[in-house]
Amino acid sequence: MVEFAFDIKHLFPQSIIRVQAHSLSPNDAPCRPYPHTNRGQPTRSSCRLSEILNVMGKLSADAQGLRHAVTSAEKLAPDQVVYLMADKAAGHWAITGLLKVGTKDLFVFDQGGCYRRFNKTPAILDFYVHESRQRCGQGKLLFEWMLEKQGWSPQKCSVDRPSNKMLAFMAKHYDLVRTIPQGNNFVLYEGFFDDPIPTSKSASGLQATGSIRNQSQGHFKRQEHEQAQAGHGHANRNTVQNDANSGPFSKDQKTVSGTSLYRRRWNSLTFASMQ
Ligand SMILES: CC(=O)SCCNC(=O)CCNC(=O)[C@H](O)C(C)(C)COP(=O)(O)OP(=O)(O)OC[C@H]1O[C@@H](n2cnc3c(N)ncnc32)[C@H](O)[C@@H]1OP(=O)(O)O
Repeated sequence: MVEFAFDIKHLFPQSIIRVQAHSLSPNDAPCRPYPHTNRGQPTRSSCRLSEILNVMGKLSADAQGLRHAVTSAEKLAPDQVVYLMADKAAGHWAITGLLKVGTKDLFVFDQGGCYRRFNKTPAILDFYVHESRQRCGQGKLLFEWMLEKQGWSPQKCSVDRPSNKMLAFMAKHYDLVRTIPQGNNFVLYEGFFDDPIPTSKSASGLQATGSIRNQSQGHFKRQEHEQAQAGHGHANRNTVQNDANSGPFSKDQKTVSGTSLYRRRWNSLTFASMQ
């Protein structure tokens, strides 16, 4: 659990809170101690939330072997949400987990290999439960809370460069094992395309942008990228080298289509998300 020098209890009317950019103070401006003073300054609560986000973002990056944090107060976009989880299992309130989500406009391949554009695809961007609380159901609790608040279903979520622990998590809790190969860093699961009109609040705007056929490309691009990058000493979520990827996972992970034939044609194109 992650403890702070200040009391976090007042920030957590319940064990999981939803944080958006407007409730943060990403800059180092001094905080106003009381709500009624210095109206131009950020409130103490927003400063503290920002500090929590920065610390948890850093811990998450460390756990995944990333050089740069995916989550920080400064980087949080207006359309992104961070769910923070805390409890007082240790006798006082401490932060136990973080889950950052948002929507992405993605070019994706469906199961038939058609290349499509999906706007506002639900995206899991950063997920971390403190080491002292992992594998105790805390991650599931946080994820379920997020799904409910966002109005999302797990199979409609894209996952940004999942670690092996994340893949194992999705397999265990949601039976999501079979992935649809993509050329970007997002993993889509079988079921993503089942309903052509997404039922979630946020996943809307399917637009087929072409009928270019392609056989497949493994989502293990991340690992490929890791290997490619390893020699360059570059670390980001594509280059996880530590225990984030060293769990027992690997058992049944499958891709829906076959092996990769796409590179010849597609390596020269940009598959990354549009944002
Ligand atoms: C988009 C992204 O953010 S990808 C990055 C995901 N984050 C990380 O890899 C950071 C380090 N890992 C974590 O913080 C956590 O393990 C999380 C967030 C992935 C899951 O949180 P937890 O509280 O452990 O999840 P929860 O207890 O609900 O579920 C446990 C399941 O998750 C998976 N899992 C959790 N830890 C591990 C591990 N060390 N090795 C393999 N699988 C693991 C397993 O499926 C596990 O079930 P099992 O114990 O029966 O094997």
